[in-house]
Amino acid sequence: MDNRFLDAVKGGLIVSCQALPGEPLYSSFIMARMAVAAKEAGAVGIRANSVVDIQSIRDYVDLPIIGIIKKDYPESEVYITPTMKEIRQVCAAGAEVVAIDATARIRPDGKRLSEVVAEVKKEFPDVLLMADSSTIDDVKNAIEVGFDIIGTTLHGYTKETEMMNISDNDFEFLKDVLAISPLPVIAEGKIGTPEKAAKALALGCHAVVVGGAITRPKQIAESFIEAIKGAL
Ligand SMILES: CC(=O)N[C@H](C=O)[C@@H](O)[C@H](O)[C@H](O)COP(=O)(O)O
Repeated sequence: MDNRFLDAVKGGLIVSCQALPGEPLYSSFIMARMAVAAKEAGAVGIRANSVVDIQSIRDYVDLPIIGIIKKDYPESEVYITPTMKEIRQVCAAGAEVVAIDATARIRPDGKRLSEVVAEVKKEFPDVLLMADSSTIDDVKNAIEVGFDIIGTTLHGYTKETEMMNISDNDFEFLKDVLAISPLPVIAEGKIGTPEKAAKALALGCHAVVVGGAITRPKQIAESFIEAIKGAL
């Protein structure tokens, strides 16, 4: 396994620079400038969605990239790099890591996660595979089928976990993940404050990914609006 990515991001902040069609900042140029801001602040990596965003970010910053392609398929809830088609595109775009949905949900092509991982490992032996997990069972399975990195990306973002937050019960989920994982764990998903990011690292995570709290100004503004409602 190529450890350059892991060495480069150890103990640091990876900033997810993403905006989908329909979001106010939907623009590869803006995502690239977000990445510049992240780098100037001291971030050690970028997480990005789509080939054009990955390419655009590459033009502006030299940080390692966790690449994904979000794609909706009918009759499947899996949308983060769901099939080999998107995985090939992310690899061709030059991302050091490709992150894929590692939940037990039915994949659009009906493949098992183990088959997907085996195919990726054969075709792209130098690319690291990150398991975007939502539950402890996802993590256990991801370890078994041969992922390189565990991510908590989907915890709080699936039907099964939608009311949950990574910091619930003093980071119980994250502690459980760290206790069973021989693989590096990257904390990601609803890390909304610097304190939560610091805590995730203090608990032993290899790195931490923060998205919306840094790069989604509409989400940030909404949190202010929510907090001031009824203040007077
Ligand atoms: C669930 C999902 O689709 N997560 C996506 C995965 O790449 C992104 O939209 C998130 O922004 C990213 O994971 C960082 O998480 P948060 O924005 O919560 O800090």
